[in-house]
Amino acid sequence: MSPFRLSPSATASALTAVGTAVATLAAITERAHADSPFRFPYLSSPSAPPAHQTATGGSSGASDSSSLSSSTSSGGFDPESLERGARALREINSSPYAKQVFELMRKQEETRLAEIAVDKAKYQAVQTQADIEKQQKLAEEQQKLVQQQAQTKAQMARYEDELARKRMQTEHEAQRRQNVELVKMQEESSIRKEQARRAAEEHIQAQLRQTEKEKAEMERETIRVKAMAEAEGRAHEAKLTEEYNRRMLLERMNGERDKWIALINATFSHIEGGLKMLLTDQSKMIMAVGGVTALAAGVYTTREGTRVMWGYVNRILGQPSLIRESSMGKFPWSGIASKFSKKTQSSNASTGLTSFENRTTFDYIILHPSLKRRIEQLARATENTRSHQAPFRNMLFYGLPGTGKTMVAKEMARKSGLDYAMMSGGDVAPLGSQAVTKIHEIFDWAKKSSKGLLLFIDEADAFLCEITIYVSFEFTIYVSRDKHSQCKVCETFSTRNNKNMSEAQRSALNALLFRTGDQSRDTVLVLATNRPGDLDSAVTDRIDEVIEFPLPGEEERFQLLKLYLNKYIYARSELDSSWKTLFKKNHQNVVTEDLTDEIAREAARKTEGFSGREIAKLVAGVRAAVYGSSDCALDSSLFMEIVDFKVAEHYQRIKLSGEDDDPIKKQCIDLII
Ligand SMILES: Nc1ncnc2c1ncn2[C@@H]1O[C@H](COP(=O)(O)OP(=O)(O)OP(=O)(O)O)[C@@H](O)[C@H]1O
Repeated sequence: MSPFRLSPSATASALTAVGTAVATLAAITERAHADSPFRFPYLSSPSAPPAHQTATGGSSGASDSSSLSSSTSSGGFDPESLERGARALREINSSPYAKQVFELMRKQEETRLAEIAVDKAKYQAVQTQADIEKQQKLAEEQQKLVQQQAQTKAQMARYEDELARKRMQTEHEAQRRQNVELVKMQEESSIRKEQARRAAEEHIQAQLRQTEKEKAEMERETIRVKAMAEAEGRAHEAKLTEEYNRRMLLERMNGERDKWIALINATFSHIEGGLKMLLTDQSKMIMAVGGVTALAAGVYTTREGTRVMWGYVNRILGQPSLIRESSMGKFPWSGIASKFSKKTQSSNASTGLTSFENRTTFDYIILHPSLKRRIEQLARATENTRSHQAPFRNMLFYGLPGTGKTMVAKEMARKSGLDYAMMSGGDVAPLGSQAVTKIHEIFDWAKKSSKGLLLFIDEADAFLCEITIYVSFEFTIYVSRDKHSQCKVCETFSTRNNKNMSEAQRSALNALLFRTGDQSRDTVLVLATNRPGDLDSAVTDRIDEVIEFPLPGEEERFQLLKLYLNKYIYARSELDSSWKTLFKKNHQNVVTEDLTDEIAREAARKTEGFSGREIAKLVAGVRAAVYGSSDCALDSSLFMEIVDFKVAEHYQRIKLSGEDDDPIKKQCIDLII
């Protein structure tokens, strides 16, 4: 047993007291060090008793401490504890183990301090460790940062590099584009230059072409003017010749009359002298009887001769003014003369135009074979009708202008051995009230023909039509400021029964109807018209044969070209197979070696839609061109040039006169309506 041994109860109470004191001290210390960062774990919590206390008296200690804590908490300061502490101290003081207790307490305190130091060291170590870790973390973070910075730098460098590369690429691209642009601009500029050069060239060429065209136009115009002048000259010459012939005839007739008067005077003076002599001399009386007999015979002969001559003169001078052309004015000996001249000319190798026109066959009228056959048949029928004294048949020829209606009528008259007379329907209207008389005059005059007369009325629709009043309007439509085109519109109104119809014209028509009412034995009526539909129904009722004259086909055009080339260029009457001949004019030889049938066929192809008259005019134009050329030569190129020109002229004419498709004309008609 130890001397410091206390009774268990005393020890426990001492310990409790010590504990209480310690707790009090701890509370004070805690209060004193409230703001100190350094706290001991057991001081911070009064509910945590020291280890030894827990070991020695668990439940009582706990109850004491709870009572202590409850007393402390109620008043803030527990005097009981202090009292207990003071009692415990007193017990300790009074205890022989007080020293040991204090020693123990001191040692406990030292232990506690050592523990605190250890805790502190531990805490410092932990702190240091934490610092180290923090430093390590910092270092790591710094390293990471450095790495990141390095990475960022590298990235930046890469990015810059990339940027630089891209910039370079962009610059390069821009440069390339600029170069391309430059090249393009240069190309464009060179193209523009080339285009400008070409345009200038084309302009020059166009100007040249225009000049050539104008030159050709001028040449053509010259040819046309020349041809027209020639035609006018010829017409004037023909008129003068006709005038001269008429004058000569009158003079000759006056001479004849004077001669006969002088003859009669001389005869009577002779008779007078003779009678005187007869009264004195018987032998002379006998001679006188013979003379009188001879005189009677002479007078009779003279009278008859004069009558015959007067008959012819009367026929010439008595030709109705409406008749434009007639075969009845010719003396009987003119036929003999023409027959004689024909004979002499046919013996001549180079027969001319005269013999050509005197032919009495249809050879120089080019028609479709079937039409030609029909016309020949009709001519034969007319001839036989005349020889059999049967009534004649009236005819109507219709077709476009220049298709040969007049030619055929004349030729039919010749072929059938009739006289022919030609009048135009257009001449009737201006005669006014005289028209009726003139119509009757014609039919009376026709009766004088011993052979029978073929009366050809050209443009019959002009006075034998149902529609007779022509109203003409003339407009000038200004299409633009400087250009204008004129349009003539002819509209027809009224019928024969219309009160607006000219009285004179109706009478003329009725006169003709009256004279042609019966079938005639001395007059063949041949009407020609471009508009058969316009004829009065009473007129068409008097027609026995209706013949249409169409435009010539290609073969006919070829034949027409050959015919007129022979007539106008070669001046030959026969249709030769060979065209290659020499044409003499002004003592110059004109060679036309290359003017072959193929060329003529080509021209025939091109002249589609041409009438016979147009083809005749075309060849007349070729002749004028030959006359106009310096060497008087006709070659295929000149021939085709004239053909082309005439074809263009033809279409231009159609365009100008086209009624249906002429908008200006249509506009005019609309305006009128
Ligand atoms: N079939 C043809 N054969 C030969 N020549 C023709 C023919 N048709 C027309 N011609 C030529 O055209 C000219 C005019 O012909 P013609 O006077 O006979 O025609 P048309 O039909 O009576 O015309 P229009 O109706 O204008 O009076 C003739 O002189 C002739 O040169």
